[in-house]
Amino acid sequence: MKAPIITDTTLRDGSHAVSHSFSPEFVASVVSQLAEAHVPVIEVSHGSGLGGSTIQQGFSTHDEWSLIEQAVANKGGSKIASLFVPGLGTRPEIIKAAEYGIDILRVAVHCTEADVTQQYFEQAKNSGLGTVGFLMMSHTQPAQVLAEQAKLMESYGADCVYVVDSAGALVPESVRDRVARVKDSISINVGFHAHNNLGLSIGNTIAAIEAGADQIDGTLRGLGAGAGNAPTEVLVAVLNKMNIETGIDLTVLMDTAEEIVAPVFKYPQILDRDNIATGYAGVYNSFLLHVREAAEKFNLNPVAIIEELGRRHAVAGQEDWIIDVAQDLKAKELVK
Ligand SMILES: CC[C@H](O)CC(=O)C(=O)O
Ligand SMILES: [Mn+2]
Repeated sequence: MKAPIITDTTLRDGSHAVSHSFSPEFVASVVSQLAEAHVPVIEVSHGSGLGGSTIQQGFSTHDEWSLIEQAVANKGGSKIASLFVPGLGTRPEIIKAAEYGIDILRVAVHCTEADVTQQYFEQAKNSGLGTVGFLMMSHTQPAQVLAEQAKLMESYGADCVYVVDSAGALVPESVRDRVARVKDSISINVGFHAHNNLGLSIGNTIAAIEAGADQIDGTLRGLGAGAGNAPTEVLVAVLNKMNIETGIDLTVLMDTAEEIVAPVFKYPQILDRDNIATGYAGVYNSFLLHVREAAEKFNLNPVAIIEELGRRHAVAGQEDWIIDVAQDLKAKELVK
């Protein structure tokens, strides 16, 4: 089996888990370690992408351009990617990110909204960047819909399209089905991004590779939104055992995960009740910190809020629904 291209997104998806508090010094040290380990792509930005530092998504403690500057200065032979969510980010930010020296733009939208991405892929290409399309909440749509959305992204200039399991809701069979169908319908690379709500981040990523994924994501120690991601160091260890040669130095990764990343966790990323409920109900992982805050404020069980968000089919960008749901649940409780 061909080795997949690994993107480490500790410094982007992991940003959600630490309320967007990475410092330029932290970014510099993690990027230099990942570069020393020969990780091909390193993603750096606010958890919700360029321009994500807002009241709704959570403000960053440090200016993201200072983080990107440090990433580029320390990238060695690796490439730097940044995430971009249309609406949160705008075209001038793509131009600025290219001027700062990033290599790849990853354009993320809900998995039925590829049609809004054209101008951003075109801008990224005009700015000389590699391009990735990120189909978020891919569990909500059948494989055929994802394949059509991927085709649109390909036609706009994407070099790769990812099936993104934003809620950690997929199981190996549903990953295989989606990745294989997308792979069949486009001639660019296919990627897979996992979350660990049902304990399947590694298993699902392996299923994706077996179904033909060319690119995969991981984060050190699994640091990421909600239940976290597939730990990059575990992925590399498993791929080594499968005789899939990534060229990545496992020892450097394990040391970085243990000594640099583990100390910054704000809470243990275990499969607790809230994380399992999020995956089971198919709710966007980045909602969890906001859900916990709302649950505390309204004295509710977070699981009740998560389940109701699932029933309402909330998607990324609808963080304001969390308070609405909490208020509604409280009101119902009071009339009982
Ligand atoms: C828009 C940000 C989001 O966290 C992207 C992502 O990693 C996901 O949907 O899993
Ligand atoms: Mn994610």
